[in-house]
Amino acid sequence: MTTSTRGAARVPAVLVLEDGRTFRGRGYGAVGVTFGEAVFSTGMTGYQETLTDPSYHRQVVVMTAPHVGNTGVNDEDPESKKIWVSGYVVRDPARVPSNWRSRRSLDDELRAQGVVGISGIDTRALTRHLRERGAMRVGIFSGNALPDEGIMLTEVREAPEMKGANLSAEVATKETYVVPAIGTKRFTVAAVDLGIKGMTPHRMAERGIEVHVLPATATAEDVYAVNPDGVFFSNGPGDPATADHPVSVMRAVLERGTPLFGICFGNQILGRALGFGTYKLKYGHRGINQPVQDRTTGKVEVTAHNHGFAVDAPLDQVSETPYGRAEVSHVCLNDNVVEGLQLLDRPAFSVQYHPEAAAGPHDAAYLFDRFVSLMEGQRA
Ligand SMILES: NC(=O)CC[C@H](N)C(=O)O
Repeated sequence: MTTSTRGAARVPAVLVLEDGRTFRGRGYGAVGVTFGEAVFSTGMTGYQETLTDPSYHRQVVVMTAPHVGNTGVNDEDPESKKIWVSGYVVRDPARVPSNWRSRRSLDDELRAQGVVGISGIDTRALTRHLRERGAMRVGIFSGNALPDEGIMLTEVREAPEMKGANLSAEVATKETYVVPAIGTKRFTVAAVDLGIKGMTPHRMAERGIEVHVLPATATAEDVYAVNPDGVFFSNGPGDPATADHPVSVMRAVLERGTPLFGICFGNQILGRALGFGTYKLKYGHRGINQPVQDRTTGKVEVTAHNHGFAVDAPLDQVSETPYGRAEVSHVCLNDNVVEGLQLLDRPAFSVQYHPEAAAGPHDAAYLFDRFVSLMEGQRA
């Protein structure tokens, strides 16, 4: 335990939910005040990947795994340049991290990046509360002089909601960059960055794809300027109902019939481009143990999820869309939420979950091969 860890842990902290429920604990990470949407993740490993996933921008993540930080923080696993969660909630932080790759403690890393957290609370009770009442706004306040509960509650209720939030531009690259193919280059892909995780271009590069990562504001002209064999739309934070610009770019791609693949936010954008609606789930899917069925093969995959919204498409019928027939290709076996879409008359598909998942599971990595097959098909 470092001196600073003891310092943060000595400070009292309180978590205040917008419905008035409070949890008192100790500080963790940076000392201060933060707000966001309270969500829970059931992953027992991969906390670095969770923290650095830009899709978590403006969310306060509650870890259901009781002991967090055991393997410290390394320099290899981040999915982006910084921690994006707006707050972090753990029950029992590791006192002494231990792993051959560990460079520093999670507590030190959170503090260095100014991320306010809370520890020592009953995360099981908090998770059950969120599961029953739904994801909601939350504040974490830490320090020796905390305001009255009434004042804290007012501040939580003044924080912005996730519904209606348009956040991609806040997290995406401002400049285009290129991730080179590993080995022989076979294809060029234009990847629209709505909050992309580093592992996604890597999984494509492993398959001989040179990936041009474009800002969220990229136009269809920008996409076609790289002369792509395929176009990719990434994961990202916020409410897909606000993503009008990427929806219009995707429609241009569908119109031209270029092979298209979308992950998570990208799946929601494909849903909208086809004319389906999106809606907010009560408490979302977050973790690395979600069962999904690929309805084309019947195979069940264990998959990584991080989504609070979903596509509203009919499960048991083929839909007629402006781009031909479309169907729900994947479904979550816990709650029948749409987890994937595919077009039957054009080379386009998407999934709501994370086939790139670095912390595992890797059951869904075949989807990158499916994207490669679409691009091969276009050449043949
Ligand atoms: N990981 C993602 O791309 C999340 C998509 C969207 N922000 C949601 O919460 O559903």
